Amino acid sequence: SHAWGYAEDNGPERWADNFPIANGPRQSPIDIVPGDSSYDAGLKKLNLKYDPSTCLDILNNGHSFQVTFIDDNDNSTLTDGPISGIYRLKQFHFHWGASDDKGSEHTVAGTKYPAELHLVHWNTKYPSFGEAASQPDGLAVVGVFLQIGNENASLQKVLDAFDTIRTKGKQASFENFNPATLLPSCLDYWTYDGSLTTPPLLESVTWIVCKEPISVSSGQMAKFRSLLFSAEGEAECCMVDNYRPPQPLKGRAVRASFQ
Ligand SMILES: NS(=O)(=O)c1c(F)cccc1F
Ligand SMILES: [Zn+2]
Repeated sequence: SHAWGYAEDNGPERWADNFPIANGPRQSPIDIVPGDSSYDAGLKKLNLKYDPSTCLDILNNGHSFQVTFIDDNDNSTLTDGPISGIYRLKQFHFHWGASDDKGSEHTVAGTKYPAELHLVHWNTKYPSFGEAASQPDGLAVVGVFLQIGNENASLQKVLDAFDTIRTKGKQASFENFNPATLLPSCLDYWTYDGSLTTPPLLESVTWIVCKEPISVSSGQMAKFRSLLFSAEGEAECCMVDNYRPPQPLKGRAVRASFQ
């Protein structure tokens, strides 16, 4: 089977073996060069409306951990911004490093952040997330950088659930969490056409990367690193460096919602 991961023998440099789209024209993440982005006055403000009662559970999927939402109604949605129509929140997850000097997927003029949050939404013009994920306008992912600073109380609620999902495949109920509490105060963003940053690397994502990071303390980053890639009973392998490096821009435009 594919068994992709982030190690030397199954990591990002090997993904093209089983997923040739890895070398496609609209791959993610990218290095965002603010000076090369173009301000687009036609871009709307992001409209994120999340209902905490749609929060369902938290899962260690062996690549990251994700908090999954009930998406059979329009209670938690993304509208406006660079997209048209209604996109429903499906899940959020993170990518992070083994140390505070790396971990984000997108970079800003070469700067790496210690972690990056992804809020994954799918276009309701399609019947399901799975269907949408194979369409060029199927998904919209909001990316938020984490930078070392004050402890983040909202994030701590998520980290407090880690003891229940330490190993691959573990899932626990996680309810009444409002992901809006993880957003920065300023929602200025860059946007470009890209892909999933993990296999199957589908080129179906409108990326929306917030300019302003949120805070995370060094101790909280250590908690991220207490999760395991490995399943219970397997040799323990710390879940760290689960990020894909920036990919070639291949002529794509990066637009800014701000001047
Ligand atoms: N990293 S990412 O946000 O592109 C992403 C998705 F959108 C969907 C599934 C997995 C995943 F990793
Ligand atoms: Zn991601």
